[in-house]
Amino acid sequence: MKLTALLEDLEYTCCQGDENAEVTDVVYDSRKVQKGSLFLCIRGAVVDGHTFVPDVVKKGAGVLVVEEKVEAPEHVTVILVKDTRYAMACISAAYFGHPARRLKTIGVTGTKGKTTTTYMVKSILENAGYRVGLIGTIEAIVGDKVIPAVNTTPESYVIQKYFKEMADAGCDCVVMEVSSQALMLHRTAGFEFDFGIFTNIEPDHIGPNEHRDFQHYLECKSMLLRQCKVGIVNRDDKHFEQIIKGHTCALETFGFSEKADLRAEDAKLVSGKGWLGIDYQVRGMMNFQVEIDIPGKFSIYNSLTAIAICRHFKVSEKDIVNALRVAKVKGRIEMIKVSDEFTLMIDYAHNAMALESLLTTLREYHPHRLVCLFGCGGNRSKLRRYEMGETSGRLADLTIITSDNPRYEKPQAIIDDIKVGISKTDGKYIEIADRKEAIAYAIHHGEPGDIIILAGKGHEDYQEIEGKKYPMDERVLIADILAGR
Ligand SMILES: CC(=O)N[C@H]1[C@@H](OP(=O)(O)OP(=O)(O)OC[C@H]2O[C@@H](n3ccc(=O)[nH]c3=O)[C@H](O)[C@@H]2O)O[C@H](CO)[C@@H](O)[C@@H]1O[C@H](C)C(=O)N[C@@H](C)C(=O)N[C@H](CCC(=O)O)C(=O)O
Ligand SMILES: Nc1ncnc2c1ncn2[C@@H]1O[C@H](COP(=O)(O)OP(=O)(O)OP(=O)(O)O)[C@@H](O)[C@H]1O
Repeated sequence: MKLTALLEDLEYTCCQGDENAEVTDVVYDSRKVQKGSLFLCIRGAVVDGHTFVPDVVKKGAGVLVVEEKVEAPEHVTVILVKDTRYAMACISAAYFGHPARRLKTIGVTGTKGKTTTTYMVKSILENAGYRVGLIGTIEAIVGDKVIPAVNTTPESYVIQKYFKEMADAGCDCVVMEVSSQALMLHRTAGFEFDFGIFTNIEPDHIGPNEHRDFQHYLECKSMLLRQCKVGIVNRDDKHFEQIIKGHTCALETFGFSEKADLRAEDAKLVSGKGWLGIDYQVRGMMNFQVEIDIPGKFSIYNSLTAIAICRHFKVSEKDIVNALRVAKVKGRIEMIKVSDEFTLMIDYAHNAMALESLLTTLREYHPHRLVCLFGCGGNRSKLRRYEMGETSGRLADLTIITSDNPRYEKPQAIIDDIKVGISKTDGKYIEIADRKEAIAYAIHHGEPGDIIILAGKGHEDYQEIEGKKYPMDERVLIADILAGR
């Protein structure tokens, strides 16, 4: 491919060499460079890609894309740009033939609800006959292929590669999670989303290598509304005005607010034998009733968001209702039927904020007891242990403290830290270090009307102990327990 074709959407200076050079492939990891590669020098959190220039030149790289002048032999073309991450997005889009132009692209950002919403959208659109690709925290679904995820939003090169594979596999659209990191690091540059969704925002991801403060986090997330044609935003979010500041897209809103274009009204929390759900009326741009077997007020927001998106795909009200009735998201308030007497669910809540929102919403169902089982990861901040302990102690009637990826730490040491948090409350607790035994205890001691939450693992299917990942899927553990194994 000609270099000029790859640079068509970029401002750059050609410092040396030939702008018409032939490029064999586009690479941002020196270990993958071959003869004729275009190598992008990315300044990372760990290492500066510019330091690999001598190495990649030796391997035969023909073009270097850089943010600062570098020493290179005359036959190597050097392209200077302001930001190599942004350049990577544009070059990758051109390299893969602008695959986003062959797809309807839906990007979902927000502190909470991204994963849940993307799966709901996929479920509704597929039920209506669309072929849908997905990119998110759990996995990427590219045609028939499922690829486990490393990041919520992969590097721009990977996004463009997945888009091409999706379009080639006959997908009509892609729904993807867009993290604030991704927006900040231009992973989703190089194309314009057809729809940009903003679920909500609360302080999160603030710290080294993430965002310096809440304002920065909000500004990065809001960038999505300058990278999409239609923005769909939560009208109830208390930061609404700041979120939409500077948007360049057409705007639609959803929420409970009378000002929202698509509204939820007459919301009810409903429950039956061993299950919980929600029921509400959609009003405004559409009018119909929704019933979903996924609990919690936030499920109203997530489903309303999904409806607001799918409205643009001309999905009938009947198809939306039917798809939502059966929608399930792995490890996101996923109910597992073990009894007619009480409700058991698996949820990914693995920090105090998520646990607080989960337990608060489940309290609204007035359970006989709210039982919360969780552990905390080893070799990670102890703060989370104290905070989760305190949250569960305050909001659950019984906490079962157990293990969750102890890594190199002793499970009991982590449990002791969690107890420090719980002891600030008068919450009751028991400790059972072995997670399977802890789950068995929860099931065997379930009382009528209880809601039991297995928190923290969600979709994960392993337990990390002393540097090794051991298979451990809570669905399998539950089946084994029920079968007496
Ligand atoms: C801070 C950050 O964004 N890190 C990501 C990034 O690493 P980095 O750019 O810092 O890479 P680096 O290791 O310093 O290397 C710099 C450059 O040198 C290259 N290199 C490196 C070594 C070498 O021998 N040769 C070489 O050429 C690298 O390929 C890279 O291009 O590029 C890596 C590969 O593309 C990512 O896996 C990695 O994400 C890590 C795993 C991560 O956890 N990132 C977090 C902050 C993140 O992105 N989180 C968000 C938010 C989640 C949420 O909202 O819930 C997400 O989207 O996942
Ligand atoms: N709209 C929402 N508002 C508040 N909490 C939510 C919402 N949706 C889901 N949750 C809670 O947060 C947890 C994470 O939800 P989800 O994975 O959909 O969000 P996410 O934005 O992808 O988050 P993360 O980036 O942490 O994976 C759920 O298991 C649930 O407990």
